[in-house]
Amino acid sequence: MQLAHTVHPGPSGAEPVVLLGSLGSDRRMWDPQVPALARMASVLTVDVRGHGGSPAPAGPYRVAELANDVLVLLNSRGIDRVHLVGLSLGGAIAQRIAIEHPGRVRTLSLLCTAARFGQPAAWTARAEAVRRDGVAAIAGAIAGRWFTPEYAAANPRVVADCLRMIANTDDEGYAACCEALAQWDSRAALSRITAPTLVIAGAQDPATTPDDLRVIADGVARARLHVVTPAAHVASLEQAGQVTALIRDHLTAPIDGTPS
Ligand SMILES: O=C(O)CC1=CCC(=O)O1
Repeated sequence: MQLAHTVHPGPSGAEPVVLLGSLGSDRRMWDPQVPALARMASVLTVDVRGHGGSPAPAGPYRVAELANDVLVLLNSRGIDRVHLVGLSLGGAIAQRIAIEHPGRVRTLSLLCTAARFGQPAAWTARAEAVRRDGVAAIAGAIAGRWFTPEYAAANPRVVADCLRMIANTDDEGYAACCEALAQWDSRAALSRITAPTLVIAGAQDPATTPDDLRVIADGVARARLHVVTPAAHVASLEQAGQVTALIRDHLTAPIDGTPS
């Protein structure tokens, strides 16, 4: 499978930065981060299987397959080692790559994600609802978790763009990724991550809480947790400047596990 992606050229010599987004997003969700990161290295923004312009074969999917899709893309471009950044579902995919292929990850940045995304039954129920009614039917509820109420009230155009992005996600692709999240549990494997790891939580995130991110930071040897506020699930949009600076600094001088 060839994933849809965009290459944002940057200085040669540095390992590329790969950005993987959340359930219901496409690669445009990284627009606020790309200009600053592309000053340091080439940046690949990638549509996860079932999302954006990528193929959406019938599910269920597993995170292992989604991770393999990304490796196939990197191999096809002759890229060996990367700075890997993932938010939410993208963070699960990034964890999987870092666990199974540590040599391919120069640094890891895990945003608003989890080692386990709550109860599997909630995800299979969401998959069933989406196959029955379509993603558009739940887009409002999902976007309601992406931003704090104050940010949403002050930024109606950002919220409207995100609603459209979620609603345009392929129904089967979205449902099959919900099933991947239902199965995801990296808790016993976090100690296999060797990359210097930046962990970012949104203080007001109701989906992947600061406690969820603390589990990751505690389980990975060379990790440090930053809680940004105010921010809900998509902290990379709500606190774009702060999150971009944290990622940029991590690429320049990787965190090495000293608690903040
Ligand atoms: O859609 C949600 O409820 C939040 C979320 C969990 C995993 C993901 O990618 O988004």
